[in-house]
Amino acid sequence: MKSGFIAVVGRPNVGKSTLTNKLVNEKVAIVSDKAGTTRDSIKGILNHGGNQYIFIDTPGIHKPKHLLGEHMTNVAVRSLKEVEVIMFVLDGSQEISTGDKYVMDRILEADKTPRILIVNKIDKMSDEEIKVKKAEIEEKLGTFDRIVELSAEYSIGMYRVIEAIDPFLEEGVMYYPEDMYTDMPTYKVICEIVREKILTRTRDEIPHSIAIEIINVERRPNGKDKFDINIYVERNSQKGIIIGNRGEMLKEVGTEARKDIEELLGKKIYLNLWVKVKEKWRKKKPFLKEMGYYMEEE
Ligand SMILES: Nc1nc2c(ncn2[C@@H]2O[C@H](COP(=O)(O)OP(=O)(O)OP(=O)(O)O)[C@@H](O)[C@H]2O)c(=O)[nH]1
Repeated sequence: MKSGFIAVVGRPNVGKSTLTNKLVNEKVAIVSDKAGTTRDSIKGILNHGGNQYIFIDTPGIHKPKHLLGEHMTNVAVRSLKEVEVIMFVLDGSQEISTGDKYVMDRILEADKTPRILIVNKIDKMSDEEIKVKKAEIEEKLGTFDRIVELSAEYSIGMYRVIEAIDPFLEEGVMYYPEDMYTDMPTYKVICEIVREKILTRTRDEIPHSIAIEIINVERRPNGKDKFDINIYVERNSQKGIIIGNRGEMLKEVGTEARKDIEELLGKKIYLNLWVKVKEKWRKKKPFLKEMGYYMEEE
């Protein structure tokens, strides 16, 4: 068998998580239309044709404005050094930008690792535009071992990704058991479910200002387990928005999140959500550490 680790990198919002989920056929990473949705590296595991492909979905690489952003970019850049193949994802419907060049420079630092360029979102492009884009890529960014155009959202051209990776995988071992499709611990998946429900309902700074923490789980062998979860925001005004008019928004978030968590755990639960203000938490090392958004070497 062949196996290997494949980093999925690119600017924020280009569709890295959508692509990873589609490749693995499971929802391993939350997706939203807000840049900066993914904050940590997440492994999505695919067993196919006797091979094991371990995709590492990473946070969008960007010029950081605070410690959290620094951590996110560090996580992505670090992953480049730990893989057999790098997949650089672009939003084909947008101009190639200095942000993309910044990502390319980081990839070039990984030296000889094979690189595949993914032109995503071709559902928004004409055939002519795709042709022009592919020519422009090598001119503006440099050379790639393969260029693959696809639409992750609409599952167009997904098989080409596997075809492009296969020549670069080496004989190896099965790193993960066959029934495992992510390495994310359940408590983290639960937090991400809650975060996703808020991201889809908010805009501007709020999606970036949210952190989620499970503060208590009460196990009840003869009844429903009770989960208490904190939603941290940076300002009082944000707290008001998340709670909503007469608590409407928090209620909606709670109902939707509870349903997804129940499906994940295969049992009914009670879910209590609490909104707390932690001023400027994205710039505070101890809090970031507590939330798992900071590593010792950073
Ligand atoms: N039209 C179109 N939209 C897509 C496609 N793939 C992803 N999207 C949308 O693009 C947005 C961003 O997708 P994500 O998968 O969260 O992007 P990401 O690169 O992981 O984003 P970050 O976590 O910010 O780095 C979402 O609204 C997706 O639905 C595609 O093939 N076509």
